[in-house]
Amino acid sequence: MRLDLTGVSVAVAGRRLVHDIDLTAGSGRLIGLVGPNGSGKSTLLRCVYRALRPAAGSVRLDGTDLHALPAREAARLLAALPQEAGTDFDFTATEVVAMGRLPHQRGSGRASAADREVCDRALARVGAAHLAERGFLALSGGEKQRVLLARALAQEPRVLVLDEPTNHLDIAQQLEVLALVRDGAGSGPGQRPTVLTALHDLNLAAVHCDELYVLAAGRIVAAGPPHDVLTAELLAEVFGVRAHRVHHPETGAVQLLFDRLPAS
Ligand SMILES: Nc1ncnc2c1ncn2[C@@H]1O[C@H](COP(=O)(O)OP(=O)(O)OP(=O)(O)O)[C@@H](O)[C@H]1O
Repeated sequence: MRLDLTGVSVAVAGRRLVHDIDLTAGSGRLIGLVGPNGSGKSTLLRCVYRALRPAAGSVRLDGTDLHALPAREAARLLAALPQEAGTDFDFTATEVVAMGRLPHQRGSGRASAADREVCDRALARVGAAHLAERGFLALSGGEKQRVLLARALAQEPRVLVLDEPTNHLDIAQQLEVLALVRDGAGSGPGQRPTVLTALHDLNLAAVHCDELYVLAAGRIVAAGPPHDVLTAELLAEVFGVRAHRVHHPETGAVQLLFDRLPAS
C-alpha cells in the first residue's frame, strides 16, 4: 500500500513544528526519516499515525485520506511503534500484544483462537516468546521495545510507522528487528508492509532503507537513495559532523566513519 504525504504541516499548541512535507513511500518500500534531535521526526510520524492532525496538507493511503477514515478502519491498515509507547497497567506481554488485534475484532471483541495464534506468532517473530507471561512494566527497555513491535505486527498492517524501533536494542537485536520489518511484517504471507521509520543510526539507515528523507528544522532538506543523500556535505551541514564515506566490502552499501569531534 502506497503512503503519500502532500504539503503536510503539523502544529502543536499553535506552533508549526513541521512544514510543507512531501513524502512518498511506494508499496513495500522501507523509507527512513533521519535528522538531528528536535528536527521534527516524531512530530511528523505522530501525524502519520493519527496522534496529531495535519494543520495543512494530507496523508493518503492508496489515495484515501487517512485522517478521514474511522479509527478502527485506519488501525486495520496502519500500525505504529511510537517512541514512548507503553501502558501504565501491568498487563502481561501477551495481553499487550493482544491489543493489536482489537481493530480486527467485531461484536464481543473477544480474541478468537486465530487472534491468539497471530499474537503468539508475533511474539515469536520478535524473539520474545519467552516473555509472554511476564508483566510488561518489569521488562527491560529492549524487551518492552520487542513486545511493542510484536503488538504492531499483530495488527497485520499494510503500513508500519516506527519511531526509533532500534532504541534500547543491542546490536544483534537492532539488525534482527530491521530485517524483520523489512522482510515480512505484512498481513498475509509474503506481503511486505510499507514502512516509514525514524532512525538515528545513519549506518543502519544506509544499509536497510530504500530511500531516506532528511529533516532539519521541520523541513525536508534532502531525499533519495542513501548513497545519494548521505554526502559529507549534507552531514556537515545538517548534523554538524565530519564524515568519511566508505563502502561495505561485501554489500557495497555506503557507510560512514565519523571524526571524533563535531565539525566546528
Ligand atoms: N507537545 C509539544 N509542545 C511544544 N513543543 C513540542 C512538542 N512536541 C515537540 N515539540 C518541539 O518540536 C520540535 C520537534 O520535536 P520532535 O520530537 O518532533 O523532534 P525529533 O526530530 O523527533 O527529535 P529527537 O531526535 O530528539 O527524538 C522540538 O523542538 C520539540 O521541542
